[in-house]
Amino acid sequence: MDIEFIMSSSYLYTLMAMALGFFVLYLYVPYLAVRKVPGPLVLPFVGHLPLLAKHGPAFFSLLASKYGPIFRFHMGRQPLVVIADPELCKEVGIKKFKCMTNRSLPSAISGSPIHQKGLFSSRDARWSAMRNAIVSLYQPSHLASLIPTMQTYIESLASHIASNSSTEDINFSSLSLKLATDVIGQAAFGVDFGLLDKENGKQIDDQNEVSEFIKEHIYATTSLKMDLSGSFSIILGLLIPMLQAPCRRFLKMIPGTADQKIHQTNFKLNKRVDDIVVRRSKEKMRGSKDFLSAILNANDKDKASRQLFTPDYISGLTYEHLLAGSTTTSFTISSVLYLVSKHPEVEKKLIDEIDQFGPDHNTPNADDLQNKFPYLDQVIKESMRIHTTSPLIARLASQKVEIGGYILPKNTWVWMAPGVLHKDPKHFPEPNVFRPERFDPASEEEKNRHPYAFFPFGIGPRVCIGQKFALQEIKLTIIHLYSQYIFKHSAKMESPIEFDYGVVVNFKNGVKLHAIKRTKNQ
Ligand code: HEM
Repeated sequence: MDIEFIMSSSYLYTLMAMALGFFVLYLYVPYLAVRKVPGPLVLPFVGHLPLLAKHGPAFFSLLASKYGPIFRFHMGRQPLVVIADPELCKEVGIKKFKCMTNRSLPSAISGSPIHQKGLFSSRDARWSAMRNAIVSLYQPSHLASLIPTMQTYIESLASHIASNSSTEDINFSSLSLKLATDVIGQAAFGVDFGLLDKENGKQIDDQNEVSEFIKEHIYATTSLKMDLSGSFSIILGLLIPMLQAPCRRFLKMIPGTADQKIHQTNFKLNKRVDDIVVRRSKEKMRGSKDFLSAILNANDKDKASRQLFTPDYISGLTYEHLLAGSTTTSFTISSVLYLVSKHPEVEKKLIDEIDQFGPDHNTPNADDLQNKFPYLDQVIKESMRIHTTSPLIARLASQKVEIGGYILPKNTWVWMAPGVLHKDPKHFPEPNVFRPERFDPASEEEKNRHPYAFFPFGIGPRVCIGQKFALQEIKLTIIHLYSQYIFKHSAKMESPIEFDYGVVVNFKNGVKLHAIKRTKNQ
């Protein structure tokens, strides 16, 4: 055989072997960094995603019971160090916050520009400057001023139920999403989306515009997948992250691909939000009640504010409210109705408390909400425990850090798992039983529980900024609805109920209920 040929083919084989070696190294480097943390065998590329698909989110509880409170889960190539112990969550979220200030972003979000410029994705000094600048909008006095606006939309929701209560079942999840979106539209954008008005047959301006906006928003949100059901570039981002950006750039030009649809939707969405920002920034009498006005007013007066809140960040932050505040709140309200309507003893106790407050035309004020509905507080907490909308909460180690006896290098993805803690019998005996009384401050269970065994809104300085806003809206809605109705599951309601797992959890087919107008003795 020709010696030159042998030389050149062995050169080729060596090159191929080296390329393969580098590739295998690329796949396993993140694993090597955290290999001492226990976890199941890792498959190349897909990691543990097939096991997650097989077992569903209960997989995280299975891993915790097998490997202990700190374990490894591979989201494709990327290992997550998952924390399922209250004391360790306190350490990650609070005590060692300086080493884990930011969030690690899964491929769905890191590949999506419109989701990049809100508080959620912002980092370090920019994040703290932005959070400090807007935190006053979430203070009790400002939130109290939003009660009449929230109540108006809640009454629209109730009128819609009234017009259907005797005849039809309602898809309550869809109605509650319209409610939460209308409320956020006013509170964040200062715009009346009028989704519930439309539902009630009233004409609203720009009806098509608004419907398109909301359709685009829902598409953009639901396409943020964390498993292998996303677009090609999102999946590639999970398996071989270095190929995600070039692949997305290519696929967004190819008609008919999910990547192109996502790109076009996000582009239109961005433009709509930008247009609202430009329109509102030109208004002379824009008031100061909504989030966008407050930032624009600050920008009008203050140079430092203008440097921080450039137009792209204003749009990002404002849009983030729609993203963070609509599905989460609507899911929680729907969960409460779904669970309460399955438990007549809870329903009775809740209605007694609401009736004690007084006639149904009385809107509770902030003080009433705080002090006069202790059982409602317990019902909401228990619903959020059973159906946790954010079962995993992300952090990123910005330096080498020790957690639970393991040294985690810089850039480790550390994710806390409230979804596991909320179902752990150590903290919640009989975890699958819906029992609001377990949150009664006088109960032994509540007194004995670790304070960080329950955190549906997150933990530490990065906790959900909209927590009080959401709870105010949820409480007002439940009080108003139960002062007029009781709810039964529709015959169309599937059992067991199914969920969709995206960046937040949602009901797959919605909560379908039948509303029955209350008589005085019910
Ligand atoms: C039931 C409703 C809600 C739930 C369960 C919820 C849950 C969460 C969770 C778990 C986080 C992550 C916290 C962490 O990393 O420790 C978060 C962050 C956030 N939430 Fe909410 N949320 C809700 C409603 C809202 C609303 C109504 C808004 C806005 C009005 C909002 C805005 C945000 C923002 C901006 C962040 C990022 C905060 C930061 O990084 O500083 N959320 N939320």
